[in-house]
Amino acid sequence: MNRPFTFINSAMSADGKISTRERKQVRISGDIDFDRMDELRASSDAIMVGVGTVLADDPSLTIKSQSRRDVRKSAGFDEDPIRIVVDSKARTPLDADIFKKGTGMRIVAVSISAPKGKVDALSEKATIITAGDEKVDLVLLMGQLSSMGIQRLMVEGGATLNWGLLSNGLVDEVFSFIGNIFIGGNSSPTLVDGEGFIKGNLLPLELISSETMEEGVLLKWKVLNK
Ligand SMILES: NC(=O)C1=CN([C@@H]2O[C@H](COP(=O)(O)OP(=O)(O)OC[C@H]3O[C@@H](n4cnc5c(N)ncnc54)[C@H](OP(=O)(O)O)[C@@H]3O)[C@@H](O)[C@H]2O)C=CC1
Ligand SMILES: Nc1nc(O)c(N)c(N[C@@H]2O[C@H](COP(=O)(O)O)[C@@H](O)[C@H]2O)n1
Repeated sequence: MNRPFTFINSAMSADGKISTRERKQVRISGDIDFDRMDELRASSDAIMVGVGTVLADDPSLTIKSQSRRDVRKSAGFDEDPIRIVVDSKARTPLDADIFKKGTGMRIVAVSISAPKGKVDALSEKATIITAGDEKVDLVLLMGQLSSMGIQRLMVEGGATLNWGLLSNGLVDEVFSFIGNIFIGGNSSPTLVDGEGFIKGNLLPLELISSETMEEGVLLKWKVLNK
């Protein structure tokens, strides 16, 4: 199956949480890590998030550095990568920052079950891709993104989308910043939530690199998909 080279970038606490039980954006990493994230964005054809992250964080997913924007522009690309929301029921707010801020194409991936009125309204703001009956079929979606010319895809969570992609064998690498805080909580999202793998069927990783960054550690993993 053709699909983009896909990597997840995430920041988590020392106990593996990517946010608190309030599910609101928490600053886990510092300026150096955010700049590294900006460089990853600039090197990507597209950035993907789940609708849970849009509803919780309202990220713009734009490139913040003007010099990186200029480099992309002079190379003939849009200043911002394509921004993609995985959103089965078309719940993305029409006033979300991904629509208000930045330039370039936005994609909302919906399922057949999405209410037509909401899809029609979103189609004024974004290109709509329909994949799957009830939930967005991520395998189908990745094939469609690949056929649109997206070769390098950055995923910025959250926990449920990360699970959906990893459990379908759709992720090649993971960048995980581990910060110097505990968050705790049974219901706080972790790097990978969803159903979870079971004993005997865990997803193995190979450590590519580890480095101390600010008050934490940055790990880069290769995912050893079967
Ligand atoms: N620290 C960090 O680096 C980051 C932290 N976060 C945090 O993560 C939290 C959000 O995570 P979460 O709530 O899990 O939301 P996600 O962003 O992972 O979005 C999940 C939603 O995506 C939709 N979806 C559609 N199809 C699929 C599919 N096939 N597989 C998986 N998801 C699908 C579902 O909604 P539907 O059924 O309606 O389509 C699902 O509920 C927030 O608290 C945010 O702050 C987020 C990003 C980075
Ligand atoms: N790298 C990193 N460190 C943290 O501490 C974080 N909380 C996050 N969160 C991600 O940053 C996105 C914000 O994007 P914009 O600045 O709005 O473009 C947010 O959605 C998370 O993906 N990341």
